[in-house]
Amino acid sequence: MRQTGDPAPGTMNSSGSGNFLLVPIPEYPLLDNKTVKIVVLGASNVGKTALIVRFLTKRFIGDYEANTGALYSRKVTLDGEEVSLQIQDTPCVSLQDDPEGLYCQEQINRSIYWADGYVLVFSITDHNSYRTIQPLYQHVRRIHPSGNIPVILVGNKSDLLRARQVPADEGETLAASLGGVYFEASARENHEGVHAAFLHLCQEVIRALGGGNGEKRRGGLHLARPKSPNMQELKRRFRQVLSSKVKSSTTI
Ligand SMILES: Nc1nc2c(ncn2[C@@H]2O[C@H](COP(=O)(O)OP(=O)(O)OP(=O)(O)O)[C@@H](O)[C@H]2O)c(=O)[nH]1
Repeated sequence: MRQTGDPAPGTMNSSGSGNFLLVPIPEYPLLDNKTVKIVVLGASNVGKTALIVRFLTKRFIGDYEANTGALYSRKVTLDGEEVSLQIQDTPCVSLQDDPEGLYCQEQINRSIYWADGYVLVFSITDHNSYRTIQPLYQHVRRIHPSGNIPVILVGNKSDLLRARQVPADEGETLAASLGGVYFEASARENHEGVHAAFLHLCQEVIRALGGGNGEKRRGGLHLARPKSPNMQELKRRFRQVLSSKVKSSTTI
């Protein structure tokens, strides 16, 4: 979702510093460096947009427009390497009475298919939002039946302790059962917790991608990249040759 006062897609947010621009980008970029694609999922009003905005801008802005599913992008440095990070915000999901148990817009399904890593969010003040997580994860699994799914579980609104409906140990147990880590965070009060959560997921995604060159580890809906010589590998070899030349010239 776009924040109130943000520029229209295609323009830059002039209020951010150079490092924290929110830049709407086309969905199918051709980037040379690694790309990490993350989707943020959860029930209504749990703070999905607030978490993304907090992570990207370090700011909390109280009110957000109705969710339009914005895609955000920025460069981050992970373990000394520059990575293009794309974060997809999504409309809310909701529990249904039918056997599938979950209502998910088609747009969300496409985002799930597209993504490499998943932030599942509930609010610690809303037990119903917690109840959507398990069916939501099953839904992700149905879309990606095989393979490792990098996932974190975020219990947001940890500043509202007095309104807590979900104990921390329930969050931890659920996260463990999904094969992920639980983070309790407050988009409203704290940047560090939010940052730690996203960073952890990025690292999990990089690991799952196997340190590759950013190509998807599984077939993607739209993101199949043309088979070309592996430029990363060529560059790596080129650098190796150069550095061995430098070494040998300095040792002479
Ligand atoms: N107290 C508190 N309020 C928060 C926090 N994060 C978000 N909110 C508030 O919760 C409300 C919903 O936040 P959003 O970021 O719009 O939530 P969302 O999950 O994107 O909502 P949907 O558009 O319904 O999908 C807003 O009023 C936020 O100000 C938090 O950590 N603490």
